[in-house]
Amino acid sequence: MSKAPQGCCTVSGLVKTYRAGGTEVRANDGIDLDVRRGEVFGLLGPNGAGKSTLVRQLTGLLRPDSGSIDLLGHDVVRHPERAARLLGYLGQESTALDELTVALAAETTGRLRGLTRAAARAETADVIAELGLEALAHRPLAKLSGGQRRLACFAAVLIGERPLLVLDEPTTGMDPVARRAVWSAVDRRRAERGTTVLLVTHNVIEAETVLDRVAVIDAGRVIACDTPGGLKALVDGHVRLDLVWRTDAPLTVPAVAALAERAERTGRRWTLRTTPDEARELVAAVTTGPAFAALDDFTLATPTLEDAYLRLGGRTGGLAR
Ligand SMILES: Nc1ncnc2c1ncn2[C@@H]1O[C@H](COP(=O)(O)OP(=O)(O)OP(=O)(O)O)[C@@H](O)[C@H]1O
Repeated sequence: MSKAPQGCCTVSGLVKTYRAGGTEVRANDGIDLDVRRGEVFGLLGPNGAGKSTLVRQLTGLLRPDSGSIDLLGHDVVRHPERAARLLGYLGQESTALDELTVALAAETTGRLRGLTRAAARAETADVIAELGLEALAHRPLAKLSGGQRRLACFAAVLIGERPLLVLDEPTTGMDPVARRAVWSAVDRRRAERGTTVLLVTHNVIEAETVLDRVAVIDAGRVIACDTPGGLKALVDGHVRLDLVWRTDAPLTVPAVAALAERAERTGRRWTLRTTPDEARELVAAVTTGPAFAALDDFTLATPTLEDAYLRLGGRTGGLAR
């Protein structure tokens, strides 16, 4: 018996250039990716890296200049209309179903995906209960808060059980309860049906928590692709020290003045990436005398994907914590 193919999505040499008002932006500059069936695969990168451009091509909504995309054995560059049968897509832009209620938007999506009315209704009821959306089910999407609308759109994406879910920053604007509902729904589908998830994010903490593998995208290229642990191994042996000053940093203290040049500053927060030995010395220096009096808070942490991203040459501040 032949073995089932393990690949879900293979992208090779994908190039997409936008031309607007006499300028050209090469948003995807030769992207290669291999997403396996049943994995939660992330695209991580700063604003403008080319993540949405990539996923819009996977979904058949945008045509590449060159390169190929294979989704579960289908060439979606040649047959973009097939993508809708293979994947559920939660994009960044608002939906055409905005005037409908949450329940009707989900049910309509089910009908568009070929479900009978009874099946669409039954799935809608299940998904609404699963995501805790009962109280909002009969309110129009356009009248919901940003986070509520996002969760309602996610509910619609789940209807019709597509083998691949493409989620472009699905949890933007959601509170922790809604975020947990999203990740539980993703986990359940993966465990029960082997659903593959392609997730666009620039939140490193979320990425570390939910992803099996991650491709780091920068300026239209994949600059690294590995497990979160594999990427963090790039910065093994380093720690991050965050110092938060009550007001201005006490630059009259020599130990603090010596750090001023090296620290990455965000308001009253100074971030230093260093070795554990030096971090211990720095903590000792700032937890005594006038430096300590000026200190509001400090944390010493092991590296995150953000540190790995910076080591790979990414831009400071490009990713969210
Ligand atoms: N329709 C368009 N016309 C012209 N340029 C575009 C268009 N859409 C995107 N771009 C440009 O292409 C580049 C990649 O944009 P894209 O939206 O793919 O980035 P992204 O990684 O998804 O960013 P974000 O995290 O902000 O969503 C950016 O420089 C952007 O300005």
